[in-house]
Amino acid sequence: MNVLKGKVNLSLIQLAGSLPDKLTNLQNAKKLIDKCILQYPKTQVVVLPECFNSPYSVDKFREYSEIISLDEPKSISVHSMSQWAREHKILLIGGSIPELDPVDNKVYNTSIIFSPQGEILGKHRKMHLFDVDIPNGITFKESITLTGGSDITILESKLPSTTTEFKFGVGICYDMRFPELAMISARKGACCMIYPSAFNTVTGPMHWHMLARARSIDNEMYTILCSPARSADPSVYQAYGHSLVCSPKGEILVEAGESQEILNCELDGDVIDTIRMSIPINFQRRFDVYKNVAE
Ligand SMILES: O=C(O)CCC(=O)C(=O)O
Repeated sequence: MNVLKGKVNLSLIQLAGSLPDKLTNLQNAKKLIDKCILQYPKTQVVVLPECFNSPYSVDKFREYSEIISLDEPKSISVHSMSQWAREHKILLIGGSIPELDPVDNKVYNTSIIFSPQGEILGKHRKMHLFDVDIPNGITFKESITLTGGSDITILESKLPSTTTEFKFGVGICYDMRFPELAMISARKGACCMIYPSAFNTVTGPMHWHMLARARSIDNEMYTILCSPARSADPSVYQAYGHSLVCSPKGEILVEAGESQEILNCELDGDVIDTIRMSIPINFQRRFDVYKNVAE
């Protein structure tokens, strides 16, 4: 089964940690996207990090939230991303922003995906909220102000200026710890999982690379993690950085350091085919034995 017929040229933008001024965050993102396209003009897909328009702080999410609609003039991040995608004719995985749902009045941590025409192709609401308490490490409770989404997000789009179909799954940060999302996406034909993320300096060194490699090896697919850069201000959330792309064999193909940085990488359908033919775990699964893992 060939899930990707051809190649995808993808760039990740490890943006500087978000500042309190939303407009400054948006201007920085735009500046880096422009730079990315100058540096890597073959880029077809651009990925941004989690919560790139707002400080990563539970007491700020509602204040920075936007209604996800191009009909809502106040949603400046949504309009900006749509314009960036259109201007550069890229498929834009818009990191994530806090989303206000005007119907239930709840706030979600949501990634919006834009077509090269600037239309909203789909969105993923972070399903698994980052609620942890690690002694002498980090305590964080997103669920104080956020609500988890309930949909698995698998999208498909033609790559800009080609006839190549690109099918991909989207999760956000803590979602990557739950292997089911990647497995379901792979079984439905996605060639990669894309996780806009913002790990921290405690769990980043512990698990970031291993989780990327595990999701890739489990499913013989690409795994893409895009983080904000580490902040120079020690009083704010310290993102881990180290954005990366992991191959279907579990090799880290490109990796950022801790500063603001642009990465570029090619995803190749033949690499997926080759590993899946040589180690055919997909066909060797024993769903006759473990039909329902939730039992
Ligand atoms: O899973 C982790 O260790 C970090 C997750 C996280 O930072 C997040 O979901 O925002």
